[in-house]
Amino acid sequence: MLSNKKVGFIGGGAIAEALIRGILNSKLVSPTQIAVSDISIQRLDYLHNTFGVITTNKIQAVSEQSDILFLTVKPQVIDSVIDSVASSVTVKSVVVSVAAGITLDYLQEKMPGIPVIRVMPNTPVAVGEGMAAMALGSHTTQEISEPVSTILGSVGRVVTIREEAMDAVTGVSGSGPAYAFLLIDALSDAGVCVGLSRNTAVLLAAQTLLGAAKMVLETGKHPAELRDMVTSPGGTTIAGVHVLEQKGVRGALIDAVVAATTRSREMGKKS
Ligand SMILES: NC(=O)C1=CN([C@@H]2O[C@H](COP(=O)(O)OP(=O)(O)OC[C@H]3O[C@@H](n4cnc5c(N)ncnc54)[C@H](O)[C@@H]3O)[C@@H](O)[C@H]2O)C=CC1
Ligand SMILES: O=C(O)[C@@H]1CCC=N1
Repeated sequence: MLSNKKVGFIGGGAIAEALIRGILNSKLVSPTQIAVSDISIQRLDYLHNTFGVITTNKIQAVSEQSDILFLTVKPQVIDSVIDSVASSVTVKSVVVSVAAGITLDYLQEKMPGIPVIRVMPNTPVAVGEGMAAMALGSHTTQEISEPVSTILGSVGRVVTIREEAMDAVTGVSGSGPAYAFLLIDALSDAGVCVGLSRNTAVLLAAQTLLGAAKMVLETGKHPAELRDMVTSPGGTTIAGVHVLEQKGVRGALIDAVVAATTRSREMGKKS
């Protein structure tokens, strides 16, 4: 339990909600240690009623109280919140930006002397299976970053990377859950197409992706080796894999990640 830390969120949208849900489930902090600011009163009411967290529409009321302050607004609006944050956050706090494309240089220039961390999480933090990558700013020591690692580690896996890799991380694991949901949805449609009920098809598709992912992580084997273990000579799997390769699914996934990475770079151009 991070018993003596206050955790703030500027922006109470999708990723803030996922982080709050995951952190509270992990029991690392209690609801009254979390404060959220948003311009939407509906979002604030929803977050307060759902999680019991403290909510306010005043950014400074959150930033001046937080030991760990997550900036969870869109990159397009970060300019409009950062001046309020910079004038109220204390040097004893650490500011954690999850905004795609927004660089450490930009954050450090706007908040001189404040320790900052750039993080790319993903929505499965909500169920304790998130993937987050973090890059530390130049004023951020390991000691300062530790509570942030602890928070991210309580809701999934966390790696520290060099900042140059952050756009690529955004393309693979930040946006990645959307590709996985698309695959599950498509596999479910396929199941319905061959006669399964929708509920059964969704269960089969989701559990299959979960099991396959777990095998990769737990065996340490190359995914291609695990795929070979499913693929009996002259059997069903190679017939299916043949179609996926013919239709260019591998190339489409690579193109998707390259496009998302490029978009993340574009979004960071202003800094
Ligand atoms: N959704 C995701 O899976 C991930 C999102 N991110 C990053 O998280 C950030 C937020 O993304 P989402 O949660 O998806 O967006 P969202 O649109 O769901 O949430 C943004 C929230 O910020 C609020 N907001 C807008 N202007 C504000 C202001 N001036 N002061 C306070 N709050 C304000 C909005 O009302 C909204 O509730 C983005 O920078 C994105 O790059 C990073 C990783 C994953
Ligand atoms: O779509 C986006 O821009 C954000 C960043 C990674 C996931 N969602």
